[in-house]
Amino acid sequence: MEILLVRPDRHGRDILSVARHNWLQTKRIEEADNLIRYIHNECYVNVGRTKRVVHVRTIVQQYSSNIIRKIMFGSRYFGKGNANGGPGAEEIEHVDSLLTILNYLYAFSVTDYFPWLRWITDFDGHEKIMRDAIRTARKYQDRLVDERIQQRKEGVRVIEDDLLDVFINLKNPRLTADHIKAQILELMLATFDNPSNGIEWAMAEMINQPKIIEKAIQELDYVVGKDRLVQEYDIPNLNYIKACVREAFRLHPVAPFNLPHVSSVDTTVAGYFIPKGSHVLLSRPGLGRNPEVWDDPLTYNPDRHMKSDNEVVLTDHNLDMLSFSTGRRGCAGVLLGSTMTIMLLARLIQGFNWELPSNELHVNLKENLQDLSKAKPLLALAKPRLPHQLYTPGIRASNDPGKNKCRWRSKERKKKKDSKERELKQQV
Ligand code: HEM
Repeated sequence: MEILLVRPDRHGRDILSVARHNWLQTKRIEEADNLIRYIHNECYVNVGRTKRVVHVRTIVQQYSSNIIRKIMFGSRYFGKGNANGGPGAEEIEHVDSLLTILNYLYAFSVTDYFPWLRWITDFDGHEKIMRDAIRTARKYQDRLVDERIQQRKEGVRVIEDDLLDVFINLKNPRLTADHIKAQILELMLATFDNPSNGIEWAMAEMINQPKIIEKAIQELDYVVGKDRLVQEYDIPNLNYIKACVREAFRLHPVAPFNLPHVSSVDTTVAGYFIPKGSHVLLSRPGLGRNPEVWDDPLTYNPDRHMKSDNEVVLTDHNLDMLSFSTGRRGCAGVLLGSTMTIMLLARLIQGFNWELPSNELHVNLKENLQDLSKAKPLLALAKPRLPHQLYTPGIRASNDPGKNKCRWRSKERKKKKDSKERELKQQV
């Protein structure tokens, strides 16, 4: 991370700058469009649209991994993909390997504390599992890095169109192929679990409390309406949607502890002396569910974040909850992480009515005690709630401000094309 995430406070450049974030917007939107198109296709049976049971976990995980693959490599798919917008076999294997790596990254391993045991045996078997999973993920990713480096060397590719191009072009510091591959794997992991885990939980909690869904829909209908899709420029006006995401991060963090840190000096925090060299682990539920800070901490209640007139944000630098953490080692992808997570929930809620499958009375909110994910993947009935044409790529409603941009661009393109044709005719 150190080399790649050259933040202003370190190496003076920032791979995840606001300018780059804006530059990558089209790719993110393509994935947000793909998300609802895919669910919509699932709901389309014979000639009509109907309610269909959706495996929410798969959908949110694929959305998160699609986004990072798209902004990193320019494509959602490693292979041929899937005509209906869903994952192909390669993407399923890739996501499975990321999940395994993340599980074991956070797992307690005896050899982390007694490293000499590694010379005797892979004590708890974690090392082999990790190596296998990393090999699988890299089997797909590394090939693309090698190919791209070659294309740029040969001059076959000169444009900068995705983050891989940016990495290869970095000059200070210049990255080797091995560095790029390692950094890409870390970014894949960093982007993947928080948005998907947070939104699966948010959906589960919201389906159990339909009033919360109603309120979220009201906000979306008021801010966006029903004849265009919610876009990233709507985010500042979607405080309730953001409160729903923030509440999911508070109550359902992605793992029991933050990534381990080591204290570099003797220090005292809240009256506790922490000697230099200590492993410091922050308990995420300990913070987010602390009854001294939060009223009724185990209840999912987005309104608790709506108290002031301020815009709701997902960060919490006071560490009353741990979403992106804070300080020098805090999350380097706050803007991308916030944008993709908010858009995920906003699109799901705007695009579909959600209910429980008929054989269930309420969503079972039991958590997996190891990683705090939902113990059982969320299954829910989705029914499209917007006009049919909005789910189809390329067709946008007449009052979508984005559409005028496209129209303006296509007019410009047509003008250029016409004048080129005129020139050609004159030459003939
Ligand atoms: C909702 C989404 C996300 C959440 C909630 C989140 C949260 C976090 C947290 C809690 C940490 C650990 C901070 C610490 O140890 O103190 C972290 C680290 C990090 N995150 Fe994120 N993250 C998200 C998305 C992303 C994305 C999209 C990226 C980049 C593409 C990213 C890149 C990183 C990096 C590079 C670090 C390590 C920073 C360092 O150690 O210097 N994260 N994130």
